Amino acid sequence: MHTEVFSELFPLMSTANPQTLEWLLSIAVEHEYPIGRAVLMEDAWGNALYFVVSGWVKVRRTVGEGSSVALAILGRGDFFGEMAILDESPRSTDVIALSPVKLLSIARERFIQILFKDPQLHHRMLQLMVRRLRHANVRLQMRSSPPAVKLAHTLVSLGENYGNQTAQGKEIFHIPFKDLADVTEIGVEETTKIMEKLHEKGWIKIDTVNQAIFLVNFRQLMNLAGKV
Ligand SMILES: Nc1ncnc2c1ncn2[C@@H]1O[C@@H]2COP(=O)(O)O[C@H]2[C@H]1O
Repeated sequence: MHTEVFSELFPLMSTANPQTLEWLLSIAVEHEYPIGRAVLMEDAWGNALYFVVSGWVKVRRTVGEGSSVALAILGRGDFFGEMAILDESPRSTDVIALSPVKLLSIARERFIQILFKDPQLHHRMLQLMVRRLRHANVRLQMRSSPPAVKLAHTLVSLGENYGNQTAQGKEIFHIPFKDLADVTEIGVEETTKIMEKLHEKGWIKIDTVNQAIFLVNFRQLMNLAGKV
């Protein structure tokens, strides 16, 4: 990967200086995981930061015996694994491949070393971590919203963060309804029902052949999510 691609693809790298980019790329390790594989395990000790080059992962935390909640879906351009390397504690959650994924990892000591050398990178990382905290707060606030509003909010966030603009609307990966339900904190049946309704209204198009969801009427979805 070229340094320009590295800084364009990853918001975390957008303000890093050229030497930082070059050095990080020279030490980055490539990984590929098949669908369903755990990339990180909650409570395990971790010593690397990961970047998502392609595909999707689910951030999942155990709650009580045998059940879990999905906290986020991360995709191309995101990073994860910063928490354990910054506070030197075990991994806070599982991270599971929702599709085949390609990742880059940077060893903890190397990354910490560069944070001290590149204040722009340091600041950018803080900004992105604050953004995650804001999202977590919005999720808490959304808890009391009707299921359709919550689901529209999830779809709009995925579209804003990862959507490819196409003639048919914003295209996102066909996330299994179970995972969509999980991350929205509503039931699978309810999710299926609402997705079908949105499909009937023509606001979304579900393309199972190409594993894609098209957010055809993004404006209406934003309206429903209370974002405009
Ligand atoms: N609420 C969240 N939203 C997005 N990513 C998260 C959230 N909670 C944990 N993560 C990521 O999941 C990772 C699991 O390993 P770490 O605790 O090292 O670092 C964690 C974060 O990068």
